[in-house]
Amino acid sequence: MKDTEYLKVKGTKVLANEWGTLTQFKVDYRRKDGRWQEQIREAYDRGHGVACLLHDPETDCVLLTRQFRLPVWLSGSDPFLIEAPAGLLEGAQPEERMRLELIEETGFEVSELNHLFDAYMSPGSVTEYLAFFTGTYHLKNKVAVGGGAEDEGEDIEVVHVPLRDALGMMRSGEIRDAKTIILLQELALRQFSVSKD
Ligand SMILES: Nc1nc2c(ncn2[C@@H]2O[C@H](COP(=O)(O)OP(=O)(O)O[C@H]3O[C@H](CO)[C@@H](O)[C@H](O)[C@@H]3O)[C@@H](O)[C@H]2O)c(=O)[nH]1
Ligand SMILES: [Mg+2]
Repeated sequence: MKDTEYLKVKGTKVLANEWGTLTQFKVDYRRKDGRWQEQIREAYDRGHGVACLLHDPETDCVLLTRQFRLPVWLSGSDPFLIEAPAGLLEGAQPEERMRLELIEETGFEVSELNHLFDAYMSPGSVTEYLAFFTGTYHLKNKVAVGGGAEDEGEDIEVVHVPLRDALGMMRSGEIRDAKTIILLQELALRQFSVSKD
């Protein structure tokens, strides 16, 4: 954390250091007009992550998961969130991590994954970015039971949803996870551009 021409870190205070680290920063930030302003900001660091949407070209289904999310429950929405398979990097390379996560959460093993882009999901408070992937799957690619690691508290239901239905669920609010919406839109855009060619 080196000072720059636009930021001087004057102090840090670790507020929580358990599964992730929540740190409070006291900084001087140089505004566009050149004036320095003191700011207090908190940042939550729990590493970076990966997410992937698999599509079956034969059935036109996407492979999604449903699992309980405590923060969603706290905010008052249906806490059984429908999401694209995802996980934290935990020191691994993104593609390698994604393959393992797909097997662990869904039981499906894929041969090829396409890396799309990396994106910050909550840049005002969380240091994490996600590496986004897409790929294809077929029912015969199932190699494990899936469901997640029970000893880590994971209790994941796997759902195969027709792409058209998933896009409808996104608009109705039944799918309200940002990484999943980004990936569904990517797939829809791709199909739209293919159908235009
Ligand atoms: N102690 C503790 N453990 C946690 C906590 N949150 C998660 N864990 C443990 O860490 C595991 C993380 O599982 P992953 O599959 O690697 O991550 P994820 O929770 O699915 O996270 C993915 O989705 C998030 C939400 O969209 C993303 O933010 C994240 O980057 C990743 O893509 C969980 O099963 C659980 O055991 C927490 O707050 N405290
Ligand atoms: Mg996960």
